[in-house]
Amino acid sequence: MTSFREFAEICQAIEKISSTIETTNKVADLLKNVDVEELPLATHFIMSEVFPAWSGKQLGIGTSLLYSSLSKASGMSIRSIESLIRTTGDIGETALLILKEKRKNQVTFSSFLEEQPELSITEVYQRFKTASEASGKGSQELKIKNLQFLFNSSTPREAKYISRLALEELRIGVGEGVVRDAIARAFSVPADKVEHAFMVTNDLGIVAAAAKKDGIEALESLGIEINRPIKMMLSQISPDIDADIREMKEAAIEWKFDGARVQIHKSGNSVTLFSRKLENVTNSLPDLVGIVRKHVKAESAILDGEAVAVDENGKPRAFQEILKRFRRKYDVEEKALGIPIQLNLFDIMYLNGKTLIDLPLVERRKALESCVESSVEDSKSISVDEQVITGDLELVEKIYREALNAGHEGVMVKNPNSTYSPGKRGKNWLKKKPLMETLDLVVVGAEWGYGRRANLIGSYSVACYDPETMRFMQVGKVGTGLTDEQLKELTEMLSGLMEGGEAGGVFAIRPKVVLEIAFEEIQKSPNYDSGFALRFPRFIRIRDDKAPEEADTIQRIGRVYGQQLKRL
Ligand SMILES: Nc1ncnc2c1ncn2[C@@H]1O[C@H](COP(=O)(O)OP(=O)(O)OP(=O)(O)O)[C@@H](O)[C@H]1O
Repeated sequence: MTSFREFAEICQAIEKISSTIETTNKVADLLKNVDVEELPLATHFIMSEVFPAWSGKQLGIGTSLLYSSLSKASGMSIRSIESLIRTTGDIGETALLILKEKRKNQVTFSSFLEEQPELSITEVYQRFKTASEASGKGSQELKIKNLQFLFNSSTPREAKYISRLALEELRIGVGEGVVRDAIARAFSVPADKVEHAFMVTNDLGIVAAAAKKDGIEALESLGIEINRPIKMMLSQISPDIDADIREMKEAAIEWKFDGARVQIHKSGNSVTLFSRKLENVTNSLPDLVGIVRKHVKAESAILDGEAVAVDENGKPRAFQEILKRFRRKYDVEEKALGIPIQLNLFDIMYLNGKTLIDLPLVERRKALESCVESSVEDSKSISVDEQVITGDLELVEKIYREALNAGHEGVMVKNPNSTYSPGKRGKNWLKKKPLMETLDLVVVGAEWGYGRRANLIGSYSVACYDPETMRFMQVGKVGTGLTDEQLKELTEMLSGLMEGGEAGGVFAIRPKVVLEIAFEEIQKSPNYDSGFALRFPRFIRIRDDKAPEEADTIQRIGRVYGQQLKRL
C-alpha cells in the first residue's frame, strides 16, 4: 500500500515548480512508486479526480459538507472556517492551518505521527467512495463522519490535499497531457502507444496500470469496451472552408443538427446512452432506448449521433428543448410524449466486438449503414445523417442552404479518409454555420438580484479557461438577456456551488456551469485576471452539455481580440 503522505508530498513539490518537464518527472516518480493495484487511484487523484471522468460517478461533496467535517474534526465553528477561507482564498490552505492548530493543542506533532497509522491511498479512496454513495436518511451524517475520519487521521499537509481533492481541484496544474507523458517516462513506453491506449479506454488509470504490468504489449491489448464511454470527436470552425475542401479534394458533407450529442452503447438488448459530457442519460430518454433497440441491428455497437427535439411536423425545436429532455429525471414518460426526439446517427466506433476507430470515415459509414434499419414510417424517429462526398463548392453551398432552410444549424465538412479521434478537435471535422460570435464561459462568481429579483441570483461573473495552467480567468459580468424562468433555473443550479461564504451579496461559485454569451466587443482590461473584458455581454443559453474545461480558452479570447483589431 502506498501512503497518502507520499502522495501529498509529491503534490506539495509540484505546487512549487512551474516547469512542465519537472512536473512530468515528479508525476512519473509517483507512478513508479505506487503499487500496481493502487495505480489507477493515484493516477486519477493526481488529476484531481476521485472517480474516472467516464464513470459518471459524482463525488457530490459540496463546500458546506466539507466545512462541517472540518469543524467537527477541529472544534472550530463553521463561521470561523468561512472567515479563514476568505483570508486564505483556498480550502486547502485553510485545512492545513486548522489541522496545524489542532495538532498543537492535541499532542506533540511527532507523537501524533508515531501513533497514527498512515492513511493509504486506498483508504482515502474508500472513505470518499462511502461518502459519495451515502443516500437517504442519515446520509449527511455518514458523509461527514467519513470526511471527519480522514481529517482526524491526517497530517496538516495531507488535510490540505484531502480537502482540495474532496472538491476535485488539487490546484497543481496536472492534467491529462502531463500524466500521458509521465506514464511514457515512468514505464519507458512510447508516447504514441500511451495516447492510443488512452483514446480507446478513456482512462489513464487503466493505461498506467497496464504499462506498469506489461509495457507495450499490455497497452496494445487494451481496447474499447461497451459501457465505458469514449470521448467525443469534436469539430472546429474554419476561417476558410472552401480552401480546406480544395485541400481535401473531396469532402464528406452532412447536415449539422442543432440538438444534443449522444453516444449509444448497445449490447444485446441492453442500451446505454451517454451525453456529450459522458454522463449516463439512459433513464431520461426511454423513447430513445426503444428506438435503438428496434432499429439497430447489431449484437454490440457503439454509435455516435445527435438527438434533436422535433415538433409535430418533424421540424427541429430550439436546442434548449432537447437539453430539458436530457436533464429530466422524473416524470420521464410524460415529458417524453411532450417533446418527441429524432435520432440522427453519423458515426460508429465499435461493431460486434471490433474497434472501428482506426478505419477511415468512408469505411465506418458503410458499417453504420449496414446496421441501422428504418422503414419509411419510422424514418422520423431514426436516420443515418445523409452524406454527400464532393469537391464541388457550389454543391456544398447548396446543401448548406438546404440545411438552413430545413431549420438546422449548417453543415459538417469531414475528411472522408479520417479516423475517429476521440476527444480531438481538428481539421478532419469542420463546421460551416452562420457567423454569430459567442463565447462559452464558466460561472465563477455571482451576485443576488435587486427588488423583485432579490431572491434570485441576478448577475454572473464569467470566466474563460486556460488549459496550460488549468485555471479559470474572469472576462466579465453578465446580468442581461435572462428571463425570470432562466434566472430561477440558474439560481437552483448555482446555489449548491457557492464557495467561501457571502460578502455584500457577492459570492464565489465553483466552476461547473457553462453559459453561452454574446458580446459587442472584447477590450483589454486591468480589472480582470484574464487581462480582457467583454463589452455588453448578453446571456444566450445555458450549455449544460459542456464541461467547464470545454469552455472557450484565454487563447481564443486573445485571437478574437486580434481579429477585431484587424477589422478596424
Ligand atoms: N453530422 C454531424 N456530425 C458531427 N457532429 C454533428 C453533426 N450534426 C450535429 N453535430 C453536433 O455538432 C457538434 C460539432 O460541433 P463542435 O464539436 O464544435 O461542438 P460545439 O463546441 O458544441 O459547437 P457548436 O456550439 O457549434 O455545436 C457535435 O458535437 C454534435 O453535437
